[in-house]
Amino acid sequence: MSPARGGRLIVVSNRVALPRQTATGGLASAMRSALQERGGLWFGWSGKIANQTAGTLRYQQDGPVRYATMDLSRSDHDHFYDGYANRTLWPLLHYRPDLVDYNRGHLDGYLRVNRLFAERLAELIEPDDVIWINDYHLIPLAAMLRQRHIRNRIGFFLHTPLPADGLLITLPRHRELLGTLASYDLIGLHTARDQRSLEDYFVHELGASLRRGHRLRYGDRRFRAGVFPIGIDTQQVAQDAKQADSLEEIAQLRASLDGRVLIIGVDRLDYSKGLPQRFEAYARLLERAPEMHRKVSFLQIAPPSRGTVPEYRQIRRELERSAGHINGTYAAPDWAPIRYVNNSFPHSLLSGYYRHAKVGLVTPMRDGMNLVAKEYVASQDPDDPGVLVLSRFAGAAQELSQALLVNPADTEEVADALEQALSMPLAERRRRWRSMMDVLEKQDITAWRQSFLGALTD
Ligand SMILES: O=P(O)(O)OC[C@H]1O[C@H](O[C@H]2O[C@H](CO)[C@@H](O)[C@H](O)[C@H]2O)[C@H](O)[C@@H](O)[C@@H]1O
Ligand SMILES: O=c1ccn([C@@H]2O[C@H](COP(=O)(O)OP(=O)(O)O)[C@@H](O)[C@H]2O)c(=O)[nH]1
Repeated sequence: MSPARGGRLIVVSNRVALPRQTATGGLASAMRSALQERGGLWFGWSGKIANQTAGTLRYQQDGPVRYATMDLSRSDHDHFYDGYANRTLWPLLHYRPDLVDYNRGHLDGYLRVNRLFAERLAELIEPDDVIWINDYHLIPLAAMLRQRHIRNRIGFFLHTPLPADGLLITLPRHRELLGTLASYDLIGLHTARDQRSLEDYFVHELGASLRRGHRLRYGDRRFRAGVFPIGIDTQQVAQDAKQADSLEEIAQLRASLDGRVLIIGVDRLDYSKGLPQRFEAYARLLERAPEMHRKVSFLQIAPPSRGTVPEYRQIRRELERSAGHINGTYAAPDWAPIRYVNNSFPHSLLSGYYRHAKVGLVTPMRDGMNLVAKEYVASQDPDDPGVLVLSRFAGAAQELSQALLVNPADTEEVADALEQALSMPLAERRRRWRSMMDVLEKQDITAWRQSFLGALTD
C-alpha cells in the first residue's frame, strides 16, 4: 500500500546514515535500504557536535532520499545521547538495571532535544505526510508533535527489546515517559514477547484497556501494537557476497588463513553483545579440543561504539585483556587463535568475510533483532553454506530457528555448538541454510517497510 496516500514518507531517527557513510548499526543500515527503494525525507542528528545546538537543518539529496539533519552541542549530546538514551534507557531495555544511570540532567537534556526535533519537524510536515519515528531516543516526539497540532499518522518502531513491566517500572518517572507512546497510531516491535511487554505495561501499570487486534485505549488515545521483525536486503547481500570473491581484501584474508577454518563475529563494541562470554566460550573450545589448535581462526570485528560512555570504555578494556590472554595461552609462532579488530568495514566487504567463514558466531545477551545474523546467512554459498550459532535472546532467533540456538551465558553450551558447527555434515548445513534463507527471502527489508507502513496507513 502506498503509505501517505500520495503524501511523503518522513523517517525520523537519531542516527542517520548520510550518503557515503558506513552505517555501523542496524537501524541506519536498515532504514537506508528501506528509504532508498521507497524515497522520502530522513530527519535526525547529523552525527556532528557543534558549539551550540542552533537547530539549523542541513539538507542533502541522495537519489530519492532527502536528508535534513542538525548538529547537537556537546552538552546536549552528552545528556541526550550518551546520558539518558545510552546510560538510562539502553541498559534498561537490554535487561541490565544494574547499569542504569538515572539523573535529572540527562532527562532534561533528552526532553530538550526531543522538543527541538519536534519544533523543526513540525515546520516541515504537510497534511498528507506519514511520519515514522524510530527508537528509544525519540519516545516523546509524537506527543510533542501532537501538542503542536500535528494530526498526521505517526508510527513508532522500537529497535531494541522491551522488557517486562516489572522491569520497566524501575525507571524513575516511567509513566510520564512511556505513557507518551499512546500519542502514536502504531507501535512496531520486533517480537511477540516485546509486544506482550508493551501491552502488559499499558494495561497493568497505566490502566489502559486492550481490545482485539492488539488495539489499546488509553485516555482519549487509541493505538495499536504490532510485530514487524526487521529484515535485510537479502538479494543484495547475497549478490555482494558472491561478488566480494574478486576483492583483494578477501584474497588476503584467504591467504592469511592458509587453509584454516574461519569463525566470524561482527558486533558494535557493546556490552549487550555478549563478547566477553563469547571469547570465553571460544577459549573453552580450545581448551577441551586440542585437535582444533592451528585448524581454526576466530575473527571478531568490533567497531567501537558510544566510546564516551564509561561502560563502553570498560568493555573495551575487558576484551583487549581477554583477546590477549587467549592468544597468549594458545598461540603458536605461526598461528593466532583470535583476531580481534576494532575497525568498521563496509557492507560489501563484510558480506565477503561472512561468506568465507564456516561459522557465524552471534551471541548477544539481548538484542532487538541482530541483522548481522541475517546478513551472515544471506552471504553463504548455497552449495557449501556455513553454520549460524545464534543466541536465543536475539530477536532473530524467533525467525532463524534452524540456527544452532544457544544461551550465551552458558559457555559450555556455546562451545558445544561450535564443535557441532565445525563438524556438521554438508547435507545438514544445506538443509538448515535453505530453511533460514526461505525466511530471509520472504521477510526482507521491503516486506518490513511495506507491512509497517501498510498497518500505519490502514
Ligand atoms: O546509533 P548508535 O548509538 O551508534 O547505535 C547503533 C544502533 O544500535 C541499535 O540498533 C538496533 O536496531 C537494529 C535494527 O532494528 C537491531 O537489529 C538491533 O538489535 C538493535 O540493537 C539501536 O537500537 C539503534 O538506535 C542504533 O542506531
Ligand atoms: O564494521 C561493521 C560492523 C557492522 N556493520 C553493520 O552494522 C549493522 C549492525 O546491526 P545489528 O542489528 O546486528 O546490531 P546493532 O549494531 O544495530 O545493535 C549490520 O548491518 C552490520 O553489517 C557494518 O556495516 N560494518
